[in-house]
Amino acid sequence: MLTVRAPATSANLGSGFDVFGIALGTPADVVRVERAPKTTISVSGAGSEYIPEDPKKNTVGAVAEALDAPARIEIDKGVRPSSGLGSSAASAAAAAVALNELYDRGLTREELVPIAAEGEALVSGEAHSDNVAPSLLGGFTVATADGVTQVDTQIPVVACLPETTVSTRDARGVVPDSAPLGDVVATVGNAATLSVGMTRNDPELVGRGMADEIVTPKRTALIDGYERVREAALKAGATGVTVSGAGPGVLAVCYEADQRAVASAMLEAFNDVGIDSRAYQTRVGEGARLYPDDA
Ligand SMILES: Nc1ncnc2c1ncn2[C@@H]1O[C@H](COP(=O)(O)OP(=O)(O)OP(=O)(O)O)[C@@H](O)[C@H]1O
Ligand SMILES: N[C@@H](CCO)C(=O)O
Repeated sequence: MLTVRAPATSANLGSGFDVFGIALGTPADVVRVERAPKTTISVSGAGSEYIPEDPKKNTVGAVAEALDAPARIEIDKGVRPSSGLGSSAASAAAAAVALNELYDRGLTREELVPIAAEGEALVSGEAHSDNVAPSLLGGFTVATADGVTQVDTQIPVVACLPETTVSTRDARGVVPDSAPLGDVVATVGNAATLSVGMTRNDPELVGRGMADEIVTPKRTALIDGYERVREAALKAGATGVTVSGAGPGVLAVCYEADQRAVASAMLEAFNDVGIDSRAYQTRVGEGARLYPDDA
């Protein structure tokens, strides 16, 4: 069997809706595949009871179909679904790498991005690539209609995951159809600042560039305790805080020295509003990794 570990991701980063994404060091999904006459899927691990095993409903089924690569597929979920940490994308990215290898399709990681995004179309209604791109390529990614640009970076982050869920499909429903030019200009400036910060490994610039007045304020209303958690993280030293993906995960960027305090502050703030949560203290990390020798 071939084994692939693909990381959780955080998309949007505030100012880069449907464009920016980062790979997280932890958590991750692990997918194992072997050739079979038709695709079957089994799921275990975090939140597996909420994930369909029907290939027509699971993101890895869409990937197997897009690659014309039927297989017996085992998914071990490290990334809880409906988290904002790219759960559906992690499985899709892992399956894309594994099946590409299993059937010797010879596609590059960049070429696998639109294939893995077929899984996102299945669960959220649109084939946005901002989660699958960093899960496949690692680092910070800029996914546009013309392709993906990737930068390796090691910015420290805290991804705090409350025990509530928000479906990406629902969170896309509150995104406005248009925005005032002033807000668009400000967001372009922030997105540019963030990109420069990623290339310089500079948490201050990245944090400042996460500000967004167009999409994020609509989404924070769907996350109980968000404002309290954001304020607590900033007070503890975070350089920027935003909704992770479609939520309810909350992403904070910080210097390494402040990481533990930021994580504690976020956990405590969720706890203050009666919500249990879990904080991943990690960094922007590597993309999907193939372990070909699994016996
Ligand atoms: N392999 C899979 N892993 C996780 N969720 C899956 C998978 N296949 C299908 N799903 C479905 O996708 C939905 C979760 O995806 P969703 O995009 O809402 O969450 P997410 O990937 O954690 O968040 P985000 O994209 O905001 O980071 C659930 O309804 C789940 O049942
Ligand atoms: N860009 C996507 C990421 C979540 O899947 C969104 O925010 O809806």
